[in-house]
Amino acid sequence: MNAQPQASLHIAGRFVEGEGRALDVLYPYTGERIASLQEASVEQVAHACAIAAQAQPAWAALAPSDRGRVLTRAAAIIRDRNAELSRLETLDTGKPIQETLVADWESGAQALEFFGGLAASLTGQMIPLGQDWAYTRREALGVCAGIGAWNYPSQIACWKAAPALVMGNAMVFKPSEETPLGALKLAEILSEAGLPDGVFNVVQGGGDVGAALTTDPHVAKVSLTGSVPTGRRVYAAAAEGMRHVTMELGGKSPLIVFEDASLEDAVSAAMLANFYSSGQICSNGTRVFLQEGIREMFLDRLAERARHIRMGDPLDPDTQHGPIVSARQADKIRTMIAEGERAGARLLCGGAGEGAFIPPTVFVDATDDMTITRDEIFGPVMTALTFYDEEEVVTRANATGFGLAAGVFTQDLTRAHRVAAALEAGTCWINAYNLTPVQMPFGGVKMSGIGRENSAAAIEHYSQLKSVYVGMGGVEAPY
Ligand SMILES: NC(=O)c1ccc[n+]([C@@H]2O[C@H](COP(=O)([O-])OP(=O)(O)OC[C@H]3O[C@@H](n4cnc5c(N)ncnc54)[C@H](O)[C@@H]3O)[C@@H](O)[C@H]2O)c1
Repeated sequence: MNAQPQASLHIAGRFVEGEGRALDVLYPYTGERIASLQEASVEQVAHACAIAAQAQPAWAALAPSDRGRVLTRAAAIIRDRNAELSRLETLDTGKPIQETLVADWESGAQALEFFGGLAASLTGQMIPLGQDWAYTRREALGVCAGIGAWNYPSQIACWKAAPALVMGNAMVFKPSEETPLGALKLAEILSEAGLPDGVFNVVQGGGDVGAALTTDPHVAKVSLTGSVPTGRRVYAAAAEGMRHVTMELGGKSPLIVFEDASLEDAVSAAMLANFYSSGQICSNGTRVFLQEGIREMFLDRLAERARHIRMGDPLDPDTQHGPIVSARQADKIRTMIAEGERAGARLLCGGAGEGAFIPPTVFVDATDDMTITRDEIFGPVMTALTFYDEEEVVTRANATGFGLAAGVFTQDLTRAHRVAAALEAGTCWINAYNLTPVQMPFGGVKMSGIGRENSAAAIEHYSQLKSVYVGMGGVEAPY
């Protein structure tokens, strides 16, 4: 299988070859090499940032609706090519084609469409002050760096590019070194949609290339999607230059199922919240709290349904559960599963699996202080816990440093909203899980991040306000 791009980087509207280390792209299902890239050298990162800085002012000077039109055109191109793009996403990530066809590029297209549509309404404020008045201008930040994770590479690139570009910023994007292909397609598509050269650029490489990008003097803002440890490093490095940041980091989110919940829906949600994308989703509800009265019924149904999940070739449209993105990540997950067993938790289903595959796995009889309950695993591993009453479960759900997401299943209207209000999380779902429509802000609290992606809220993280005071009379002075 061959997924070789024209070249490894995309700078100033053109594909250019990297001058850094070699970067092999492997298909997670077979381990075969599907593309050979070259990372960007430090000089190429600096060059990409300088190009972006050159291109940005003219882009920012366009009428916002002209910028918006480029984004909506890009969304249409993505939808026209969804089949081809989704196949590439599957090769890059190993995720089943039945997922990538509906969830990845489509979500990216929705972001481009949403922010493109928002363009004409991005205004400042008029502030009456009697005779004088003031107004605010919402202005671009300049050059924004985007750094992505490997689980939703193309969606992440679009979620960052769309609000950045509509505000008149330029962007230099570095995808994860595990999944470098989708971002190059986005650069190509944006160019085709009419984006001026240099406004969106792609560099490749690992943490060192990301670090060079974060501290480049042209960069005014860094938006990272990644793990908490990386977030800490990037946030600290960005602080040196007083750069703006958005941090979309990891989680260990609670999903609470009360006795009165619709059992089948709650089981569906718990499965989606742990097994979709082989569990490689930041907001996954990996701590499933079951109220004592429905625990047994819930676990019986869960085990039964988990057994029928079809694992296999990601390009087979019937496959529901694909391989883990890399051997390194599969090893990490297996280490965590072994740790859970060693600590005395019991496997209801699943386990270590073989090769690139880790089956849907559920631990029961775990305690809140076990590593499998506390730490992010980032694989298809659920920990089912038992609770007795609302106050207890809210306390236990919040007893974590993470705060990305949370879910509650109940038919009791007041309890649903009371619990959602009490949970320490950036996103709470009531009788649903992991739905992230572009209209809704998305992001974490506590260690799970700062800033928000999606919705009009994201615009605030890609712009700054200038206040203009307008004196309409003479100047009064005491001297
Ligand atoms: N909150 C969200 O929206 C969200 C979404 C997806 C994934 N995630 C999180 O991402 C993690 C999995 O992704 P990952 O393994 O790719 O994360 P990671 O933290 O290892 O890497 C993320 C990105 O940061 C880069 N990077 C690493 N060190 C850097 C440095 N010092 N300076 C600049 N860049 C650096 C990497 O090359 C990569 O592109 C999980 O923790 C997951 O929860 C969060």
